[in-house]
Amino acid sequence: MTDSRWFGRTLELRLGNPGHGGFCVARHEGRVVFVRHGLPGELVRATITEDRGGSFCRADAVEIIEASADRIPALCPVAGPGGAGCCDFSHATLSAQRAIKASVVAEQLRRLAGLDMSVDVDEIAGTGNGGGWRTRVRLAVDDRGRVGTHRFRSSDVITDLRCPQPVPGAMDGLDDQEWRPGSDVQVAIDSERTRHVVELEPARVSKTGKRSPGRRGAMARRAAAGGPRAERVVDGTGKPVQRVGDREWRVGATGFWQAHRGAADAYSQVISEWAQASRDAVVWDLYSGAGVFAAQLAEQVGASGTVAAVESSGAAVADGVRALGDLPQIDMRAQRVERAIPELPARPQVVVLDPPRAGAGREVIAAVAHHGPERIVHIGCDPASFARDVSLYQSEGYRVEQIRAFDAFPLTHHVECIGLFVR
Ligand SMILES: C[S@@+](CC[C@H](N)C(=O)[O-])C[C@H]1O[C@@H](n2cnc3c(N)ncnc32)[C@H](O)[C@@H]1O
Repeated sequence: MTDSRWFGRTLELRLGNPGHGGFCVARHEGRVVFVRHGLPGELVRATITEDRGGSFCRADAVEIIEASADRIPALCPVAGPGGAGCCDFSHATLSAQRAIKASVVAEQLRRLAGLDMSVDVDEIAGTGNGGGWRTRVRLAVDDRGRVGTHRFRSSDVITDLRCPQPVPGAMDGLDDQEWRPGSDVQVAIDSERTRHVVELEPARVSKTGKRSPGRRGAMARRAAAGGPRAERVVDGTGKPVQRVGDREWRVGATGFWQAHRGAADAYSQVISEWAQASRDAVVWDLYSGAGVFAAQLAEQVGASGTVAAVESSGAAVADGVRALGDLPQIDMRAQRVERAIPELPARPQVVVLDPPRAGAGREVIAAVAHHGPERIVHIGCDPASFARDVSLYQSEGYRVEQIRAFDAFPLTHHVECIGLFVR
């Protein structure tokens, strides 16, 4: 019988392969243990942090008995047992982090898409030593009004802002401010250190356990469905400026922009190279944010082509419309992709999709494939949902032409994949 009372026990474990989500896999008495803060091959003592009695449990490495040659002193001062949730691998060299991510990407592609391929994880310009790349930060406020980050898999807030990920200046002075208990804080900053800091009203936990903002009636329903929460601008009169090529966007803390300061540029180059849209063609940019890829596609199709860009956030569309006013071939729609597809201009030659972490899913991919584009470029920041989407393209008759991966979230387990699919 499975012993479900391992919680709090400390075990000596030899760590095996990295798994998806920032763990190494170990085995003990017939069970799988997912261990954080170790590295493949290490012998560690690890304390069980979660045990629900199933075939696996979770643990944190608390002592390294035999260290990997890839181990370095952790960049994150609070990464480690019971520490913050964001830095999974700040104790590994950058090349080891990338090797771990490459192995996770290959494993997910094999398991979920039946593909046997290895994909290198490329550096993005501006990464430095692994810290100082993040231009957008999400923070939480505890019940005493102190700002910090969530403890791993917990709603507790660690009020230590020495996170190595943000670009310099992003966190300055935030712990001197007065915050509303339970609120969320979003920060955006640009290369000139123009900063925008917004406090979002506290989310309320309903009887069903769902978080919804502290509002009544229609406002609450809209917010519970993902609508806006009341915002207080704490810092910043102007929105940070983001540049790709010679174009610029002004995107505030609650708008969307790729988190790594070099990411929008890196992905735009891949999209330009892979899309190969003809002059006058119709193309779609789905989940378009403020239209950074739409701008690249517009250059390719020219003034008499059409770029249909679909994005559910009205604020992101407004940022895009302001930045792309000189490109009338771009039609930006504030709509959900699922609803927009039947109304988009027919016969797209190329479709670009950059969905949120959960991926595009069966319904959207089937609808895109139904329109028969010659080429599909798909971007995903979660290797498992990316691999599931790859499998859906294959079952719709597309084959994988190329896949690239980028180390867009150094120190964390996240990795961005881009695939080119052709019929
Ligand atoms: C990963 S971001 C990509 C943004 C953009 N491609 C970029 O690089 O700046 C995903 C975007 O999809 C939007 N989104 C999420 N669900 C959506 C849906 N169902 N329909 C349309 N847009 C959606 C989000 O608001 C977000 O801007």
